[in-house]
Amino acid sequence: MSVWGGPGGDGCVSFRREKGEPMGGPSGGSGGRGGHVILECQEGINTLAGARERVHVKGGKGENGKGKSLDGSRGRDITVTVPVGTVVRDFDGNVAGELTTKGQQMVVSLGGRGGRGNKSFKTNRNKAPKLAEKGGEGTQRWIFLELKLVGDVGVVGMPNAGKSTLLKQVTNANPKTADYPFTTISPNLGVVDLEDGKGLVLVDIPGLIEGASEGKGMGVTFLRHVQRNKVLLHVVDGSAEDPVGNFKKINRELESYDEDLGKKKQVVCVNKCDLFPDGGDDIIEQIREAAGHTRVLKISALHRENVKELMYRLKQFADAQPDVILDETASPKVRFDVDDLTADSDDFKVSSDPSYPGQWRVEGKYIEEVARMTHWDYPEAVERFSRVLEATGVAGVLDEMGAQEGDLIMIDRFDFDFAPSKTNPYIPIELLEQDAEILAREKMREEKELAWGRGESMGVGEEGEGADEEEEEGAFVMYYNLADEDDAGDDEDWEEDDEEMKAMLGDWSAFEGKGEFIAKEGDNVSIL
Ligand SMILES: Nc1nc2c(ncn2[C@@H]2O[C@H](COP(=O)(O)OP(=O)(O)OP(=O)(O)O)[C@@H](O)[C@H]2O)c(=O)[nH]1
Ligand SMILES: [Mg+2]
Repeated sequence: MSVWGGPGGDGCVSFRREKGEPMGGPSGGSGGRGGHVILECQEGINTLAGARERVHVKGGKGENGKGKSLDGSRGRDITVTVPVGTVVRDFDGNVAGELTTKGQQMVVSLGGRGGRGNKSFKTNRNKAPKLAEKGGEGTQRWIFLELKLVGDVGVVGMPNAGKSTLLKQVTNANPKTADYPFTTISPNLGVVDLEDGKGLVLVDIPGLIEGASEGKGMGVTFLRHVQRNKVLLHVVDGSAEDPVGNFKKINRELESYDEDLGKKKQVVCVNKCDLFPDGGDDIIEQIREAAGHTRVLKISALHRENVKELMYRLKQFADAQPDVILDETASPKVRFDVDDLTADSDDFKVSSDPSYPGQWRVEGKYIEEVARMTHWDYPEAVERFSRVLEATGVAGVLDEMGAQEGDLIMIDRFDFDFAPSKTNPYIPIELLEQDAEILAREKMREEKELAWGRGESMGVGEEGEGADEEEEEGAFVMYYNLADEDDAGDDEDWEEDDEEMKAMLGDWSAFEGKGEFIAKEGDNVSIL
């Protein structure tokens, strides 16, 4: 299933303009976060069929930020319901986790972060920032869902031993049974209703043969279903040529598939005793010896002989065993709920291919995400990006590795001309700290939002921003929002002041298109 977090809304650049207060501060709100894709565990579903119908699942887009310090609302989260026992893996098969209880959720793809509006970029040095970020892209990935049936008892044994017959006799399930091997081709789940109330859940899987753990027969693909069971019920066909040998073979297969599975406690039943009414004691004895325990019972599944007795004992024994937590799912290898911007900013790699001199590729989650969120139409944003390159050390490393002015630098899908750090007019050290602070604040806001319910517009404003803010001297007035002009264009008196404003700001027509920002030859562009 391809899951795709919704894109975050763009941040907005606007400045407060009110009657009698022409010199307002920056008031561009931040874009809302894109919607997540979430898996939710629900009881009453037994297959992944519902989830499998959906190949592409995409979260909603976050709303763009607006003027008047209005933040955009969050994009809609999309929830996909899955059955209890769903294991989630990434494309490479690494486990991300398992959903085991009703209502449990797992975020499998994060929506993109909302771009910050210009009010977020206000610093003492720059009280009228003319930049905003684009919304981040949601993460897109393929995930694989796999169902591990959750039962108390896993039924194992050779093909044709009578496993499904037993399940049919004692539970509400009605699996196919027949006198040939591999009658069962997919796992069956049945509940045994015992008089004392709580049922016992049996999982019947296709029969195993020698070499099953290496892929022979068809049982091995189903062994994962019984890994979680507390107890195994090992069904041996007592009428077979070599019941004890079969018993040992199956145990060897279990062991070589998974060590823990080999060690799992078993109850053994020697089936088809109607075919050897007076015999079988020596088989029982030998199996007890081979197994090293005495939980071995003679039954006839077909004639329900000793079957009730077996179920009671099984239940008692299973109840006494602890729940099984699989190692694999207890310590997931991958996490899907981690944001690129929370990645370590120092973690990047610069590489070059000798056959393409003068070209450099910079890879790193953090720097790539910053590049994607940079609004290249705003010169201040471009400048800021070059400062991020300095602050993260990328520019330094490029310099050390011998990158020359004018070399091509590639980050994600963006290309830049390299302008060595020395020529950069200033390197604000506090830049990353400031970023970290803003991110921490956003994280708090997000947590609050999650706690209050998903997908709602919270309209949370920045502290200290808003109408009661002091007027700032030197800040100039303009309203301009590339991302979402209509939304925020309701500030008063704008029309009349239009010409005046343009005169004040100079020629800003270069910013007006929504297309790419293209630097001309001779432009003063750092790094870009
Ligand atoms: N006589 C006798 N036959 C039995 C007994 N239990 C099962 N059988 C027969 O054995 C055959 C195989 O039974 P199944 O329940 O399909 O065996 P299975 O272990 O589920 O086999 P696979 O699904 O192929 O692994 C059927 O023909 C059953 O009727 C029993 O107690 N006595
Ligand atoms: Mg069967």
